[in-house]
Amino acid sequence: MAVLDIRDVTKSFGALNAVERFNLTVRDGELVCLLGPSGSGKSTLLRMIGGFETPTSGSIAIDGEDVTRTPPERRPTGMVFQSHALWTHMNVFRNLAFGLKLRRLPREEIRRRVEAALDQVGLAGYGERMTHQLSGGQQQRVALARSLVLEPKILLLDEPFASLDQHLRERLREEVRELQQRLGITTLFVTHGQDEALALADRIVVMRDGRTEQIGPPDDVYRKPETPFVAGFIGSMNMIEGMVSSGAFRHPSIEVPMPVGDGPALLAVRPEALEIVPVSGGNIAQVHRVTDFGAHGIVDVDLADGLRLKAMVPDARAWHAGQSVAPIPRAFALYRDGRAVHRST
Ligand SMILES: Nc1ncnc2c1ncn2[C@@H]1O[C@H](COP(=O)(O)OP(=O)(O)OP(=O)(O)O)[C@@H](O)[C@H]1O
Repeated sequence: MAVLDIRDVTKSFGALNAVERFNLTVRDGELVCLLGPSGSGKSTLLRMIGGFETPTSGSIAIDGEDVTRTPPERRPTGMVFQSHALWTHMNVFRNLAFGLKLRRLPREEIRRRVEAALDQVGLAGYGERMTHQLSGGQQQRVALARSLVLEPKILLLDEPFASLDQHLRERLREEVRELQQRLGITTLFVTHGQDEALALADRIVVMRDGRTEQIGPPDDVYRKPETPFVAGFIGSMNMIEGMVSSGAFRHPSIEVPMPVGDGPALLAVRPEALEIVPVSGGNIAQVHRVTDFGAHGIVDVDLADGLRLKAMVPDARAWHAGQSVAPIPRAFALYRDGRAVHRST
């Protein structure tokens, strides 16, 4: 059953629709990432789910109950913001106990729940610390524990690790995933990092200009992007403009058999699916640069019309700048009028 049901939600700020006719249902225990560039409406959507913004139109239901106009403190949601906003004049224990005191829980139960929440985020024994005595990562763990202690039905995380360095961010991301699965808590996670979304999510919602571009499991979004926007936004992608005619996609340097009707089209090929072969002479394409990553290499290839492509190669040492090559797409998708019309198998 759907824990969260968002129907046809629009949020306007003056003439701007920050979120437009948005629909999403989330299953119990699912982790959904909202992924999109800056300004695509991710935070606005999350804030509406948490009750910090009210939709201009549409409805939001949690566990079958309409909460569209319910204030945040009366929703079964817990939100962790990018800047954690811990109370600096309180120690860690009091930061966590605050919300429970408002609910007038007995003192012993508060102690038990706070200690359990600190344990969950790996901070057992830190209750007496003041928040300024904690590292950035520990502060974000406290912010997470402060939400978890209220036992929300849905956890809402708005780029919670954006201010941390990459190493710590990856560690906390793994911890959140592990904790989320152990507790079975339904979670929405806002990020503009595609790696983060691919690593964390059961499903990814790719957003653009307040609208959904694609919803699906990470594997689908990566391997079967439905629009050129998703193809270009997730992972590295070569985009080649050309024409389909007489059963082939044609570009001055590339030709691929294509079972679609004639007309302009966009060919999308991942670097790992673009093979290059050395050719003697001719002016098909030339190696511009070779980057050796050890386990693999990336070869930048300039086509005759100036377009630069990236090809992944098993051994960078086999290639050098200035070499003449022919690029051969081994797996690809073809887009026309903004939609995928053919995909290689
Ligand atoms: N309170 C507000 N008043 C006016 N415009 C707003 C308000 N909040 C957000 N917007 C606008 O709505 C659009 C969506 O903003 P939102 O913060 O939801 O995007 P986002 O995808 O979360 O971006 P980011 O990744 O930068 O946080 C932006 O154009 C933003 O300027």
